[in-house]
Amino acid sequence: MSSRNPIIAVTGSSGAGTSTTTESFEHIFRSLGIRSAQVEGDSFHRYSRQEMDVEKRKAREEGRNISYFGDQANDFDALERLFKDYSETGRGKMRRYLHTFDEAVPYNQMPGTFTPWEDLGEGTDLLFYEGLHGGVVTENNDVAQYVDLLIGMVPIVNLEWIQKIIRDTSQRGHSRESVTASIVRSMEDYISFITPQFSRTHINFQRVPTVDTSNPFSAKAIPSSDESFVVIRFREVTDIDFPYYLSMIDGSFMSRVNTLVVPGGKMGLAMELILTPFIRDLIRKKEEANKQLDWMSDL
Ligand SMILES: Nc1ncnc2c1ncn2[C@@H]1O[C@H](COP(=O)(O)OP(=O)(O)OP(=O)(O)O)[C@@H](O)[C@H]1O
Ligand SMILES: O=C(CO)[C@H](O)[C@H](O)COP(=O)(O)O
Repeated sequence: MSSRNPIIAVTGSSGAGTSTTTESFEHIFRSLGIRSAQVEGDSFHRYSRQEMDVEKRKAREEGRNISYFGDQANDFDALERLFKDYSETGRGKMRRYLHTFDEAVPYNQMPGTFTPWEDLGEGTDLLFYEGLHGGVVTENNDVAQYVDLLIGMVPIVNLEWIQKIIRDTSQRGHSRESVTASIVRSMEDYISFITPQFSRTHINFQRVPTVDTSNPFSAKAIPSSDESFVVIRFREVTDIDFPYYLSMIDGSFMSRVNTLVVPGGKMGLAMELILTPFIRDLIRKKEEANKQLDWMSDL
């Protein structure tokens, strides 16, 4: 954690909706006049799509699994280094993993490849990460220690799989069978690396459908916002003004003392109402830390 160079991370599994919710953050940043350095978690994959296919084959032959959720296929050292560097200096290195032709063409590259590493951070107020591993802790790495505001984006698992299957087949050119196989292959890493993060988060947003999702592998469409509720759980956060949220968000209610439930269509509004004060506070602390530093260097 760093007062001078704060880091916000939205962490969630593949298809959870971390990219989709980035819009709400961009809106908050715009309204508070914040310049953010944005980083996608998939940039920290170790392998290009072609290389990963080779790794998957090798793993199968050796009777083990490899998945995008685990440490074999992701460079947690590089992710931890970025968070450490940014928190200490306000700078770091990033690249992008290009999923689709639309993303790859501007770089004159193929889908499933990485852009070159580039510098990031110059002139920014904070680092914003969205992806798989913003709160990861392993024997060798502790990424979570550098994050000032850690948010979990966690649809219930059937919905998460529907979102992944429909997105990967409609936008990323994968077959339903190959996406299903990747869900099966990822299960151990999902439990070891992905879910433990949601006990480290400050706030989790969990989308829960109100339509039947009992066979996610045959679903034809993603349940819409209006066909869902969002369960919002606050951990170790004091001074939460629940009465204010309940009065501002039509149809919301409390299900536990630390848990607010809002209609799915109100998720964007809820995120802005809840997160704006936290983000404003991070920026206030940053300004105070900078003032203190200026004052000390004047001595
Ligand atoms: N609140 C929501 N309501 C309806 N659809 C949603 C919602 N959130 C996400 N989706 C849909 O789910 C799919 C996956 O979302 P998104 O691409 O944001 O996931 P992601 O977490 O960024 O995945 P990855 O890390 O694999 O890129 C998309 O098709 C998106 O439109
Ligand atoms: O979203 C993912 C992980 O978060 C993808 O599964 C991963 O990035 C690989 O992508 P692709 O299958 O398009 O090469």
